[in-house]
Amino acid sequence: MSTDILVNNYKEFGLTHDPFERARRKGPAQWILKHLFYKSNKFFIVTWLSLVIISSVLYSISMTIVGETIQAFIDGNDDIVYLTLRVLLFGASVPIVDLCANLLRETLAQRMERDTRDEFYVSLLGKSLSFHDQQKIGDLMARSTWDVRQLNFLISPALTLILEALVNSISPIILILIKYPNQFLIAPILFSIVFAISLKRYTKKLSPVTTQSQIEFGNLNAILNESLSGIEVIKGMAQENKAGSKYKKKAKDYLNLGIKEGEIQAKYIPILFVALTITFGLLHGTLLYREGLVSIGDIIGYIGLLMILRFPTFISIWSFRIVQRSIAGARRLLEIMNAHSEIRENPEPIAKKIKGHIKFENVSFSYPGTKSEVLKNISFEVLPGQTVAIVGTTGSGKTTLTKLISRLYNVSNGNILVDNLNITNYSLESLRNQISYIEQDLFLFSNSISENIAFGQVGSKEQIIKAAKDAQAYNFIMDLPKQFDSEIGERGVQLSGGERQRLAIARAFLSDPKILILDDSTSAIDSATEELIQRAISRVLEGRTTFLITHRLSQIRWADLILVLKQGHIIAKGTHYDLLRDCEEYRKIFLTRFDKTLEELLQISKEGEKN
Ligand SMILES: Nc1ncnc2c1ncn2[C@@H]1O[C@H](COP(=O)(O)OP(=O)(O)OP(=O)(O)O)[C@@H](O)[C@H]1O
Repeated sequence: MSTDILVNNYKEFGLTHDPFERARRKGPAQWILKHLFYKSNKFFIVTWLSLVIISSVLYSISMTIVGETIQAFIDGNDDIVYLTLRVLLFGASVPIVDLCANLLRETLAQRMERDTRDEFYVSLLGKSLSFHDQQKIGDLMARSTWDVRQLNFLISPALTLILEALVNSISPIILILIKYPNQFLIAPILFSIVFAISLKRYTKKLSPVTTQSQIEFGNLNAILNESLSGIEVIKGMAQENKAGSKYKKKAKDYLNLGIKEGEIQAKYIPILFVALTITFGLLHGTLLYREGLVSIGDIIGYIGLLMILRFPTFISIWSFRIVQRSIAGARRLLEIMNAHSEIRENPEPIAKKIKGHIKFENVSFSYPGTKSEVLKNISFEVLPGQTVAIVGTTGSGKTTLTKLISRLYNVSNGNILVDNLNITNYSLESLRNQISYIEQDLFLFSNSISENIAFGQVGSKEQIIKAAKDAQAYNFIMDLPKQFDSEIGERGVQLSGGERQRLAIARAFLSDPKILILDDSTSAIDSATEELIQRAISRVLEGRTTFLITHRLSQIRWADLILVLKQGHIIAKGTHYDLLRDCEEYRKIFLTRFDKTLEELLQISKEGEKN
């Protein structure tokens, strides 16, 4: 993983390397332990565990002291003040120690949740696009919320309870061993054996159900996310009932797994067995008393100690269920974090300013997980500052071709060179920072207009305003209620396609890339807006190597090179004039699109060349 882009992301979080890489590969338990003992967490966990042990021991001792005190009263000891103070001292020390332990536990639990969530998020940012193509967003959200939360619950309360339970089970047995006749050990030892066997069976049965339950929760979230993202389509096609029943079905699957967990819990025997142990202990104590081997105080102290077993027994149902959930959660997080990332940083990455010379050498490409080639043997060359237009039928591979330039996907075969250097030699950051995409369906973040224009760049207010003006976006921005500070909502829903596109152009002006990719193929806008956009586009292209995916005659006729794609092949390349004259497929595109004859189109393009 050291060569992964994840390393760069780690730097954002102030870390120079990924400290959990090895632990992640080893499995959930090792990964959790690594987090628990990472840096200052070590102090929290060691102090907390010590306090839990101290508290439990103090509690057990206070039980025997109660027994001794009652016996002392029976024996006629009238030093009430001393006896009461002794009970009080032990009784009061327990909550004080608990208070400190709880504070440490909560801090540790919150840190665990924060650190694992950060790690998961960083890992997601580092994954390749092909990885994200295959994920369901709702499921990833469930993992980063619900599954991460389970790791908090693992510490608070699960580990606390387990530890307390462990100490609470061991310390009474030790005290019985020290203070009372050995016969008293029969009941707790029998109980411990049954308890250990039942617990093992319980966790074994629970584990697959808990894991499945978390998977179903992820699926449920995926459906919810998909429905909300596609709410316009669902409503537009009156599919609310169908979407509702799909969700209900998944919700029922999730519910059934919850019930199944409950069933397994209900069959947990130790709860019954602890009651039997206490009854047996009482009977046993009475018999020993009759034989004069123990006193009444001994029996009270002994029963008090046996009663302590009730807590660990009862609580083990919940605590081990939480442990199972945490491990299932950790496994689900690791499944994503350990997944192979297609795009890996070069071990010796080059970061340099590029001029914009691009060469494709026999490039073929299939999307990961698919067999058919989307691009086949693509070769062409563009000089710095030139414009390449890509035309072709829908699905012919135009967008895919442009995505390969910034290594959003790796080529399957062949090479892409930028300034005569294979793009795999560049650092991803350096390469991608010098390439800008302008698309009408630009994803806008739920921030202000300024922040969306400056996205990832450091730009002063003046520079942002200038970029907006150059992109012909200034006027519509000034018409918004808070102008540049207007929040544009998730996915920029309050803006039209044309407005979003101009924001993308403004972003490109600000980032000043050497390579520009303009996906204009979906544009369907009125002529006034079109003119504004054209003006902006022609300015933003200046001095940059540009790829245009467009069928706009006004843009195409200026292109230095046009690639005609068909089913992943370049079937022709050349200038607009050459292609109109020589390429049947190309001619068809324009003759059907514009109400003009071939002669008229040739005339227009000749004029374009003259200008
Ligand atoms: N993420 C993906 N995973 C798998 N296949 C994909 C993916 N994206 C696109 N494709 C497939 O690759 C082919 C080329 O798609 P691409 O979007 O590059 O075509 P295009 O020429 O830009 O189409 P359009 O003009 O409709 O935008 C299509 O068959 C498409 O289904």
